[in-house]
Amino acid sequence: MIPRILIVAGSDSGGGAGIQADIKTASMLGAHAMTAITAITAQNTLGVDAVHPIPTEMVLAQVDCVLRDIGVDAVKIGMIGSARTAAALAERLAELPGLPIVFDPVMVATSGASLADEATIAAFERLMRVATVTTPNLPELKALSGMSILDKGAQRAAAQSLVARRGCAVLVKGGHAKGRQVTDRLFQPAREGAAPEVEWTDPRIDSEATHGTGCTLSSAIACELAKDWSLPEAVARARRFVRIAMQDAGGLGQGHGPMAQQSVRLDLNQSRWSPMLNHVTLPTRDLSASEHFWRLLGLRQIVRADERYARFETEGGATLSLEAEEELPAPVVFLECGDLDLTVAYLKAQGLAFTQEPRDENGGWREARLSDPSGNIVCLYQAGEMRRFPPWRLADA
Ligand SMILES: Nc1ncnc2c1ncn2[C@@H]1O[C@H](COP(=O)(O)OP(=O)(O)OP(=O)(O)O)[C@@H](O)[C@H]1O
Ligand SMILES: Cc1ncc(CO)c(N)n1
Repeated sequence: MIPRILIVAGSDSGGGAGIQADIKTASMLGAHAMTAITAITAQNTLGVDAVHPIPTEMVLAQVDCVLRDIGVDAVKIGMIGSARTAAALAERLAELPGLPIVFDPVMVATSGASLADEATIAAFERLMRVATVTTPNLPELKALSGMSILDKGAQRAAAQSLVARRGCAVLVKGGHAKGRQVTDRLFQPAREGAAPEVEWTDPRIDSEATHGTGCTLSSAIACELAKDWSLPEAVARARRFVRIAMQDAGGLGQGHGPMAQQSVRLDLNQSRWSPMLNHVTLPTRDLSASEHFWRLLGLRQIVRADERYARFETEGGATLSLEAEEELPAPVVFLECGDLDLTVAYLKAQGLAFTQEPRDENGGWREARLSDPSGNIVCLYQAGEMRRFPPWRLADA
C-alpha cells in the first residue's frame, strides 16, 4: 500500500520550501502527497514579497475532502497561516488519535521573512498537543518554550519542558547553530522502549541550498512514520534524505537556493526488507584505459583513488566502480539494504551462508558478502551519502 501523506502547509512560488518541497520529498520517498494549502506566498530564494492566507474553512474543507475519500497514514503540518486555522486544525486532528503527525512550527523563512504572527505562534501550543513530534529550529525552540537556548544544557531544558507540557516528542534542529558539525536532538516522552534523548551529529555541508531544509526534513519524517519506522529511525532516514538533497543542489537563484529532492533516487532504500540494486564494481587491468572507456560511454567520474579505484555516476543515480584486478578478481553486485544488520540476520535464519559478516569498510560503507549458486559475488551494504557524496568526491564532478 502506498503511504498516504496529508501535507497542511503554505505554497512557496520559488519551489524551494513549503508545499512544493513537501510534495517533492513525499514523491521521492514513494509516498502519495495530498495537500491542504494554508497560505500562498510570493517567494523566491531572496525573500517573501507577499503572503495570502487561505480562509480557515477552505483549509478544513481540503482536509475533510481527502480524509473522507482517500484516507491518510501520516500528517505533516508546516506554515499554518493564522491562529484561527491552527486552532481549528488542532481540533480536527484531535479526532484522529494514533495518526502520526509531524509539526514543523514555521515562524520565519530562511531569507528572514516572518511567516507567522504572534497570535499564530501562541496557537502552536494546540498543534503541539496533537502532534507526535514537533521539529523546532533553535529560534523556534526559544519562542515556543520561552526559555534560554544559549548552550546545549539550556536547549535540553527547553526541549524537555516542551515535551512535559505539550506531550509530544521534540526534535531540536541544529542548522542555525555555529560550528563545523550539525547536531539534531530528539527528546521523547517517557514511553516503554523509547530512549528519552537521541542525538545525531554530521559534518556541516558548506552550501547555500538551505531553503526548505526544515520542510523537507519534517515531510520525510512523516513519510517514514507512515511506513512504520519508529520515530528515531524515521528521523535518521529523513536526515539522510535532507543531506543528499542539499549536496546535489544546483545553485539556483541568487539567495538561499532550493535543494534537489528530485535527485535523491537510489540513495535511500525505502523498503525494510527488499534490497535495492544501485551499484556494481568491476575488476580492471588498466585503470586509465577503463576510465577513458566508461567516460566515453557518458558516465560521470566522481572518485579516483590512486591507481587502483575509480567510481562513476550514471544517469538516474546508479554508480559503477572499477577496482584493480589484483584486489578484485571478479565483478561484485551491490544491493543496498534499508537495515543491513536486520536483513543479514533474517537471511541467515533462512539458511543463507555469508562469506563476510556485516562490517564497516574504509570507504564508509557497511558491507556483508555472499555468493550466488554460480559463485557470483553479492555484496549487501549500506552507504547512504557515502556512495555518491564521500568527502573525497572529485571537486569538478
Ligand atoms: N549546512 C547544513 N549542513 C548539514 N545539515 C544541515 C545544514 N543546515 C541544516 N541542516 C539540517 O537540515 C535540517 C533542518 O534544520 P534547520 O535548523 O536548518 O531547520 P529550519 O531552520 O527549520 O529550516 P528552513 O531553512 O527550512 O527554515 C536539520 O536536520 C539540520 O541538521
Ligand atoms: C510557504 C513556506 N513554508 C515554510 C517555509 C520555511 O522555510 C517557507 N519559506 N515558505
